[in-house]
Amino acid sequence: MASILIAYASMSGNTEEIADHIMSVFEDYEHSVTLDEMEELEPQDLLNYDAVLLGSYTWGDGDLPYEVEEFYEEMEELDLAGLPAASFGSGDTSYPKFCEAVNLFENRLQDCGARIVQEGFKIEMALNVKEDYERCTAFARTFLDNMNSPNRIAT
Ligand SMILES: Cc1cc2nc3c(=O)[nH]c(=O)nc-3n(C[C@H](O)[C@H](O)[C@H](O)COP(=O)(O)O)c2cc1C
Repeated sequence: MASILIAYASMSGNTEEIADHIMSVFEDYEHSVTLDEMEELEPQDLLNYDAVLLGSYTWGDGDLPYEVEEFYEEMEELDLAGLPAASFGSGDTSYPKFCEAVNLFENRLQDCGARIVQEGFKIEMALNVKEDYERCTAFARTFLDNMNSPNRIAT
């Protein structure tokens, strides 16, 4: 059983819903999951887990939400040395930089030395139809598969 942190930012609930769904999949596999709003955490908290997922919606013109800017900046100091990690989030394809916050967190995790085990999960607005939930379930399951396979390279 792994101890996994899912930290997220969500203004209108879409990213939170993704976080909830990922958590439910992890719990089906009997992992211990901590779900928290990113703005309530310090970057150092990431060091207390066997794996981390960071989720965020995108704001402005491909920007991070204001409430997680500090967390993102302070991550620069962090050494995550091989920690299995991935990012996820909700966005809107009518904006030129769709789900850019997912890319920003993925890159920041990588810069901190985390092992990105899975390409970021991006969803148009909310989990709506069955296929959205299935994609999200597949993302969570693949994360678990890759988490314990050090040689697996993120696609
Ligand atoms: C002012 C504003 C700017 C936004 N900018 C972007 C953007 O640059 N890229 C994007 O993919 N989505 C953008 N969005 C869409 C939100 O990311 C989207 O509504 C998302 O589902 C919100 O997630 P949440 O429910 O977790 O807060 C923007 C929305 C607003 C209101």
